[in-house]
Amino acid sequence: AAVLAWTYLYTNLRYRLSLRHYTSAFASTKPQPPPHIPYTVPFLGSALQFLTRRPGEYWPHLFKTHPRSTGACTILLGGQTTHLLFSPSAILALFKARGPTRDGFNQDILEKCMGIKRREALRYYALKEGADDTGLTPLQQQERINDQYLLKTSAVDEMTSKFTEVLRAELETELTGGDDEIKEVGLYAWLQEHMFKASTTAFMGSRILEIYPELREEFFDFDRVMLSLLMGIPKFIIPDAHEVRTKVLDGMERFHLKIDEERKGKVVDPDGDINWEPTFGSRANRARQVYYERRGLETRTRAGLDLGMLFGLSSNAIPASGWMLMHILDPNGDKTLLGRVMDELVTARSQDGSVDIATLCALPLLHSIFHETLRLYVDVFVTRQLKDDIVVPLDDGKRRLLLKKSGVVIAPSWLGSRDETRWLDPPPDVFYAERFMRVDQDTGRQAFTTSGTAGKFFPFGGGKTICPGRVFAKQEVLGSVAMVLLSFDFEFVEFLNEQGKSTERFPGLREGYSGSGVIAMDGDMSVRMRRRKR
Ligand code: HEM
Repeated sequence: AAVLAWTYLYTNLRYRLSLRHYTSAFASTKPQPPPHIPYTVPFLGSALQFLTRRPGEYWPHLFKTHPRSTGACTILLGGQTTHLLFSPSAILALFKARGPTRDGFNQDILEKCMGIKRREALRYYALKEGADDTGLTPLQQQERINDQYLLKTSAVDEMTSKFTEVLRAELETELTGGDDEIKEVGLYAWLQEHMFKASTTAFMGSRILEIYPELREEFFDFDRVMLSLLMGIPKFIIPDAHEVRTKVLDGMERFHLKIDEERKGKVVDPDGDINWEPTFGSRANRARQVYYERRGLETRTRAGLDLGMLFGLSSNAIPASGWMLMHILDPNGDKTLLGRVMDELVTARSQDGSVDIATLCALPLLHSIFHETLRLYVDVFVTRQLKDDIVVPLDDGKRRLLLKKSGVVIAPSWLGSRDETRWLDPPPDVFYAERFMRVDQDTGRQAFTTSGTAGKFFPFGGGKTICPGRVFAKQEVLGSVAMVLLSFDFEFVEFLNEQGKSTERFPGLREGYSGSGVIAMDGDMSVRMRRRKR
């Protein structure tokens, strides 16, 4: 009790003094460290309050005692000094700084979430190794994979084209009995099944689902527990989470062993003429497999790394498409929205019934809805490790923050995306399809814009480690929403809660730790669907 009382008194006093100093006139001449939030339990610090199971719940709790106008604070999280930034100027400066990295966080994800041994994770990243016979260091090889195969326009176009081809074939298997056939489905559950097949096949090839047909179900079980694993909660407290991970890793490993038996490690050249092939799919995935081989990684490690990639691929774009479709079809939302979206979508339909992705990507209302979906439902902690001290500006243009080396910095997307001073009329917790549209002064027409959102809206992170899948993600989401709406008519039946029972309300945010990306929904929308007449 004495230790707790002393810790409480000491950290409170420290906070009061630092806050006074931080907000004084003196602070405008010398960079100041952020005020350190008081706590009672040594080492644990603010961990219990911070790790809430409801997205966004920590912030009102924090701002009850700590003024938001400070733009930042420091908390202790299980022994780790962690700076939380909520000043847009400071966040932008963090993204621009060359020093801060994701290295420690990436290493944690591989070990704690994907169950990869430390030795193997270090061998994968090999951050300190020099160039090998490719002339590049391992780090440069990883960067090249992202630049060449995930971000280059030609590579993204190839992946999107395979994705839409598979999704189209999937959608064609539905309602084949003629115009009058009707089917009742949970919209999100239905979409998830088809999108998962299309995105996994486009990126990873078709063999993985043949060898491991339970992948979708077992992956989404893993997706639910991923953050509890990242928090490092011991196995005896969350045995189910560990079991779920073992199951999915066993399946992914089975795939690798089978392929190895068939092909003896041969991977179709990612730089050759072949865009996509069944065993490893896209150029991006083939380049990853070549890298695994060069690094001499164990099969179990390869399974874990593929699971990590599958997480990037499926855990955000699929729920984002679900939220988008549900808002467009929401019977309690704007009654004109579906009609206006359809007016845009038909302009992107080609003669053969496919959709033209370039046209889709230029549709202002569709784009605005996509961004509004990301604003409302992405909840990420963009995390960086400080190897040196850095100084970043605060919004008043006078004061500066000093962030000391060896700390971790988190820029939480939630605060900027739901800032009541930025997102007005309607307020930030309301879905507003036209939120990212303005009248273009030259043409007088509605145009899509993100102006004025820098440092407040960063669903894909920022700086040199910004999400490398963002271009593909956008095409995948817009393509899916368009293909689904152009193929079927939907009639609302009822909302469903997490147990699949009828409920009055539009699905909300599913309970779970904050910070991992697009928040899953805690229900679904039951719809009657029929094939759409052209
Ligand atoms: C709506 C969809 C998506 C969202 C909101 C999203 C968001 C993010 C965010 C916030 C990060 C961390 C960036 C940072 O630290 O600055 C990230 C990293 C990453 N994302 Fe995405 N992502 C999406 C889709 C995708 C897709 C489709 C792929 C794969 C094709 C992908 C692959 C990755 C990878 C590999 C990383 C790790 C990069 C690294 O370690 O440097 N993401 N994503």
